[in-house]
Amino acid sequence: MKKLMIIGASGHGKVIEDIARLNGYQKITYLDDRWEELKMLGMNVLGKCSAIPLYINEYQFAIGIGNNLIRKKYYDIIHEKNGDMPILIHPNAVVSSNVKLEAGTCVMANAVISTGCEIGKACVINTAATIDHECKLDNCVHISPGVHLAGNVSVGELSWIGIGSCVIQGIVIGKYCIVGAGAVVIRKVSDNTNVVGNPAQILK
Ligand SMILES: CC(=O)SCCNC(=O)CCNC(=O)[C@H](O)C(C)(C)COP(=O)(O)OP(=O)(O)OC[C@H]1O[C@@H](n2cnc3c(N)ncnc32)[C@H](O)[C@@H]1OP(=O)(O)O
Repeated sequence: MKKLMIIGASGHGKVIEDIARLNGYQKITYLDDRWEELKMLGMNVLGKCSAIPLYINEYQFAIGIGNNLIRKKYYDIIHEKNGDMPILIHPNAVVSSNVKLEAGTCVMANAVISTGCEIGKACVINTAATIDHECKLDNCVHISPGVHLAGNVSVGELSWIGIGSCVIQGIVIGKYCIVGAGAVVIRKVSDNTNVVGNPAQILK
């Protein structure tokens, strides 16, 4: 039986549960630091996130947390204990056959990932985002719903590309960046920089 433990039982975790069911997982449970409250509400939460080691051999793991830094924290804990983090892809996503995806990455419904892309570990490619040819995403990147990355865009680790934004071809977005909702990125974004607007400008 395919068994999945989802870390984090909020909205993002529930979306992952849906995808896991569509991928044939029969037993899906959660760990969440608010476990007592969530259990009272009827959710199948077995304990706090600190209980990960208890389940490391019995379950595969997915991290249902949109925040990049917190997702990375749990990725590192599970990885260090040799836990298994599958790549989860919604059956209605379109992923080219030569895309490279790494452990713990989740691709939501109606996302499109085009030929030659390389997507790192524990990334989120959220609902209806499109990532065109030969983009490179480093670890723990979150591409929010409805984002469009044109061809040959690269995104550094732990960067968050906000809902509905778009990035023209060949742009480099550094590490630890935030691209605000609806932004249109037409120039390089340096590490540790937040940008918003059309054309995207540095948020001071
Ligand atoms: C399934 C899911 O739910 S996935 C989640 C999807 N969610 C997102 O993508 C959210 C992306 N987040 C944003 O766009 C946020 O507004 C951020 C991160 C860019 C900025 O957030 P904060 O740091 O809290 O900024 P704050 O709200 O204080 O705004 C600061 C200034 O920037 C402006 N600003 C903030 N966001 C934007 C934006 N997206 N576009 C243009 N201007 C913006 C504000 O109007 C404000 O301007 P002012 O100082 O002239 O009043």
